[in-house]
Amino acid sequence: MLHAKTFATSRIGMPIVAGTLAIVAGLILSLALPGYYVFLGTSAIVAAISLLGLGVVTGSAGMIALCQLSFAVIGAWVVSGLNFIKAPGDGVLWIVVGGLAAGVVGILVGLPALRLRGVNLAVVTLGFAAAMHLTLTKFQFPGSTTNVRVLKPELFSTDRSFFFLAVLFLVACGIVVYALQHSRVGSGWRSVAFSERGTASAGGSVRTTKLTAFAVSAALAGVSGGLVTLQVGIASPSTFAPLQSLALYVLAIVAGSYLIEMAVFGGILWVLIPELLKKFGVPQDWGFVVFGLLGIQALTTNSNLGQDLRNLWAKRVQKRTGTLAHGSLAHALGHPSAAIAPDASTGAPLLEVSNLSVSFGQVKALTDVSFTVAENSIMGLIGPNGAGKSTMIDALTGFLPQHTGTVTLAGESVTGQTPVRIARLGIRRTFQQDRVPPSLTIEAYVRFVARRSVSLAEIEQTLAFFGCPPARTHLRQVDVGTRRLVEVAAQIVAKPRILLLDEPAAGLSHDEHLAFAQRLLQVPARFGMSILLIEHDLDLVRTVCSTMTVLNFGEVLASGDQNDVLADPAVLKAYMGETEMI
Ligand SMILES: Nc1ncnc2c1ncn2[C@@H]1O[C@H](COP(=O)(O)OP(=O)(O)OP(=O)(O)O)[C@@H](O)[C@H]1O
Repeated sequence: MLHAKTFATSRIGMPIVAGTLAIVAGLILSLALPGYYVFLGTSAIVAAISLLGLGVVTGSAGMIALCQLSFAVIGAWVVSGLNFIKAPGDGVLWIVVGGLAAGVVGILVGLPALRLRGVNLAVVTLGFAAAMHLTLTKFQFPGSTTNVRVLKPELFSTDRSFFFLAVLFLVACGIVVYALQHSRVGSGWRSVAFSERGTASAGGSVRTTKLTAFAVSAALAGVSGGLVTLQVGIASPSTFAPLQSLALYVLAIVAGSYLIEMAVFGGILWVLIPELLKKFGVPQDWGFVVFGLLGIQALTTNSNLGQDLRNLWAKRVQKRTGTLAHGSLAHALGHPSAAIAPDASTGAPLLEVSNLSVSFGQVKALTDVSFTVAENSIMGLIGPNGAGKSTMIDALTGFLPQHTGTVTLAGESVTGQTPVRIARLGIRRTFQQDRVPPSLTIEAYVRFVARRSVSLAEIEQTLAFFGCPPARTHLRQVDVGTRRLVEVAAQIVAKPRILLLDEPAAGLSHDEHLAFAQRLLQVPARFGMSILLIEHDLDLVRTVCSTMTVLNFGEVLASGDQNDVLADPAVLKAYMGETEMI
């Protein structure tokens, strides 16, 4: 409990301390810097806020958005317009309104971009940036053609005080981003960046997650657009050219601007590189070449400065503390809770599959498959490679909407529902491939998957039950086999009605297999759920599963009690024929 409190306090305390320090430093700098550097400093802060937004959409949510400054245009346009019509309030309020307006436009741009990924998304967003620039060049900003100057707020009317205002905005934006990144929303961004399927199977809407990232990113760009307009007094289309958006994107990648301090560092580079070029008599446009080279370096090494520094730091800490981010499941065998599991099954049918068929073109992956999983029981779904086991899990969890046949959960039909809906109705799954986002801590991942308010103590207990590392461990530091265990533990914390496990023990040692079997046996009674287990290790299946369904070439060979199934001549002949496992 004390641990939970300290953790929560540090999460709130850290940004408050950092924010206060930044404000104090901002105040000192606003008084001490020479005049020209005050102007440059404000420009760096404006860029840092935009980079912070790019960090959300690109760094956290993994989408390529090359139109950041087009969202900044919205903020600049709103501020210019409100100034032009002499709207109530002053620049501070207008910047906020501009940010909100840009957020709305971010959602509108994000909507068509939802189905796009990678290069296609890059092309669309760059196209948007070009279209926006053309429109702007034609129509200009309100009042800019008649030289109506945008007035700074009275309280921040000098360059120095305006610098301080920019610092305040940066701190506010940083705190909002920090809070979001450490909430379920932020975990969703990272999850969607790593695996959309993994996100959907945790009940997280991929659509909403991507749109929130677009909205937050655009809103931050809008704030920076408003700030720069007040800073220079008149907005110009050249400030927001598509090439600038590209360069900013590259800088976000290079610096790793999803890390708040690196967004600030990126902002400094944004003004420093052109200034240095100017100093050495090199045309400032060469700055784009420098950014391009840095970008190639970052993309080829698939890393960024911020993350490299953090990894270095984590390695040093690991060396010092000797922390091993590997589970200790085999060790946990001796734990008292590893006793023989009570039979918790009521015998009532929970998951009923009737005549389910799936075809991929000419390939019939499943043909008229029917079986029932009872409440609080464990059924094994076995069969040779290519028998259709994973296809069955995909169909049951909504990832293959083309299937025929019906699926009911506790008497309610779930046939034809989306993966997100099915997950929320209580059918959860794990994957054969690693779908656990390495950029999260175990705690953040479990909370995201759980989709309910859950205490740290409960998370730690479930993790310990499966021999996983502590909740605060970073998933990046955890090996693949243990990540699978974390995935299982997280789905169990979500309390589904039934959990479908697709080869969860792959990557574990023999001892760990045995320990895992012991743990799984306890699950129905301890957590009140059923399990459908796909596993090639027949020892594990025999230990754990009271009932079995055997698939072969997409058809059911036998289904029912373990003993009956394993004694079935069809199973012996077709599936286990030459092995002597029975
Ligand atoms: N997306 C797809 N497109 C075409 N064929 C597919 C697709 N997915 C699966 N199949 C085919 O469907 C059949 C069943 O595959 P599935 O992966 O479900 O088998 P499995 O029993 O899970 O095998 P394994 O034990 O190797 O994981 C195989 O013939 C496979 O080649």
